[in-house]
Amino acid sequence: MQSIIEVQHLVKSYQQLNAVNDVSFTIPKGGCFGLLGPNGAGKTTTIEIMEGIISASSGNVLYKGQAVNEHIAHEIGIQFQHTALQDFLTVKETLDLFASFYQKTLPQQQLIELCDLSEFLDRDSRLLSGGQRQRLLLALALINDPEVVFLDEPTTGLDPQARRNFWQLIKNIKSQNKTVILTTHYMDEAEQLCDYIVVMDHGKIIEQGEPELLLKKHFGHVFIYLPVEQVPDDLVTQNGWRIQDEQIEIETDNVEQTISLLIKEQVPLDALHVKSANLDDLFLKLTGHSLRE
Ligand SMILES: Nc1ncnc2c1ncn2[C@@H]1O[C@H](COP(=O)(O)OP(=O)(O)OP(=O)(O)O)[C@@H](O)[C@H]1O
Repeated sequence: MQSIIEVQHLVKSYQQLNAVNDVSFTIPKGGCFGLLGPNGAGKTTTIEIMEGIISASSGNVLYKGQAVNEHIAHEIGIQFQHTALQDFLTVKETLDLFASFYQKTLPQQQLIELCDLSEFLDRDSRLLSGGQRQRLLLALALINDPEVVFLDEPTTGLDPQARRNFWQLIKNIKSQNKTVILTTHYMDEAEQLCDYIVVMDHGKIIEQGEPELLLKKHFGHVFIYLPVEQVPDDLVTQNGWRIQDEQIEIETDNVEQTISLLIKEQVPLDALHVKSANLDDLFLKLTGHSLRE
C-alpha cells in the first residue's frame, strides 16, 4: 500500500486542553479516507494541521514522505464549509476567478462535467440551491487538479436526493485516482464512500480500519427486533435481551436458532425485523453516543 499522508504522534494543546492527543495514522494513496468522531473530538484540528493551516504543538505530518510546508497548498484542494463567494459573480465567472490564482488548473470543461455544473453556469452564485452551491465549492476545491481533496462535512444541510447526487460526484473523483479525505457526521455517507476510517474521541483515536472489517470485528452478530409488548418479560430477562425504544433487541449469531426459540415460546413474529450492524451501531458502541447527538 502506497501512502500519501502520514500523521505521526500529533499533539495540539490549547492551555490545559489537548485537542489532539498523540494521534498517528497513515492515509493510503487513492480512495476515500474518513475521519469521524463526535463534536469536539479533534477532527477539524487534525485536518487543519494536515492542511498546513495551523501548526502542531508536536508530532509530524508527512506528505509523500516530506514534512508539510507552504508548497502543499498547490497540491491539495480544500472544500471549506463556508467559502466566501464573490458577490455578483456567476458560477462561470467564479470558476474563472479561482482558476486565475493557480498556475496549473484542471480544464474548465472537465471541471464542469465532473461537478455537474452545466445547468447553472450563468447563474449568480448567491442564487444557487444548497446542493448546487456544494457542487460549486467542490469544483473550487478541484480547480488546481489536486492529488488530495479535503471535504469537511460536504453534505451537511442537503436534502437526501442532493446528498446522493453529491456522493456520486465524490465517487467520480475517487475514480480519477485522487485521494479524498472526508469528515462527516453521517454514518451512511462514510459507509458509502470511505475505504478506511479513523474514529476519534477526546483527541485520541479509538478505532481505525476498513469499515467492513471493523463491523466484523465488533459485531459477529445481527440484530432481531420485536415490539416489547409481544415478548414475555421473563423470556427477556432469562436471555439478557435489551430493551431499546419500545423494542426488544436480540443480538444473535444464529438467526434460525433464535427464531425457533421465539416460535417455541409462541411469540408473534409478524412485527419482527432483522438488521445487520452498520457504522452507526459501531459508533454508538465505541463512543457511547450517536454521532449526531
Ligand atoms: N483555537 C482554539 N482554542 C481553544 N480551544 C480550541 C480551539 N480550537 C479547538 N478547540 C477545542 O479543541 C477541541 C477539538 O475541537 P475540534 O474543532 O478539532 O473538534 P471536531 O471534532 O472538529 O468537532 P466538530 O465536529 O464539532 O467540528 C474542542 O474541545 C474545541 O473546543
